[in-house]
Amino acid sequence: MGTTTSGHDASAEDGAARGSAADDGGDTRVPAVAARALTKTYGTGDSEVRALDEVSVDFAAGAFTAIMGPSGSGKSTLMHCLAGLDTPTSGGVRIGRTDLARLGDRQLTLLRRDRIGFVFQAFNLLPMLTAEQNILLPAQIAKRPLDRARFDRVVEVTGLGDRLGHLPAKLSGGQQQRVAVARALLGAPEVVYADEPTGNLDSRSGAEVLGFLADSARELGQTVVMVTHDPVAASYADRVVFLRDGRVADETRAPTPETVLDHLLKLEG
Ligand SMILES: Nc1ncnc2c1ncn2[C@@H]1O[C@H](COP(=O)(O)OP(=O)(O)OP(=O)(O)O)[C@@H](O)[C@H]1O
Repeated sequence: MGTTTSGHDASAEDGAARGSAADDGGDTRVPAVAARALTKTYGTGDSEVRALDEVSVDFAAGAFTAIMGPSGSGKSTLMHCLAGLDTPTSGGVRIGRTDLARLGDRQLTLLRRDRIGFVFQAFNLLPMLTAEQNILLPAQIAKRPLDRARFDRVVEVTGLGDRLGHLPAKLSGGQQQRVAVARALLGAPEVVYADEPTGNLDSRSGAEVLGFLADSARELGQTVVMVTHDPVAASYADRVVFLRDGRVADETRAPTPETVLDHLLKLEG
């Protein structure tokens, strides 16, 4: 064990947050992420909203999964709970073998920093830093030594080789989002959560970004969980999980835009 913590300036607390994942040793039988009877309610009494209602779902290591569902079905709440950004009312989430409910605030912060990558609709790049500096920034903040081979591979997969010296303002939207994805992939996180990653992109740039999210799962073994409203975006995933009224209502594998649309229509009809 301990392979994922090597070279990291780990405190005892940090070790507690990371250690159990290192025990997995690539064991694909342990899902990268698992939710069990996850329930989240807002408000009380008559005004109670059950955003998630006993959701149990696994996300296999190395798979690219899309989460879809009508507006208000609980997609964002699920992703926030899966990432330790929100606390469930009951039920639990594991990342690898780590039960998030057992972590304190600092351990959760370290878990999000060291074991999860995030990609949002907004690219969130620092405008005064080059593409390369933006990609490297989180690792520098975490004082992680640069894994040059990983950096080169991520740059290759994302096709950013000739753009590394450019400022974000000199990049297209698609290229900026590719920088954001490269930044999320660099630390080889156990899971990348992507929340509407193509929401700000034209369809060609969106296709580019989705293509390499899919490549990162297939070629780098990266676990990716993406929330999207777009059946075309979801068709890049290996599997689509559909939510309705805070519950897992359906799922499909090897999706095409047509099969995703069929499932959505059934869900709403
Ligand atoms: N902070 C909050 N306070 C009260 N209700 C909330 C809060 N956050 C979410 N909800 C409610 O929980 C339910 C699920 O919301 P959520 O944002 O997870 O859905 P969603 O599927 O992501 O929706 P959308 O596709 O519109 O982004 C909705 O009924 C929403 O109004």
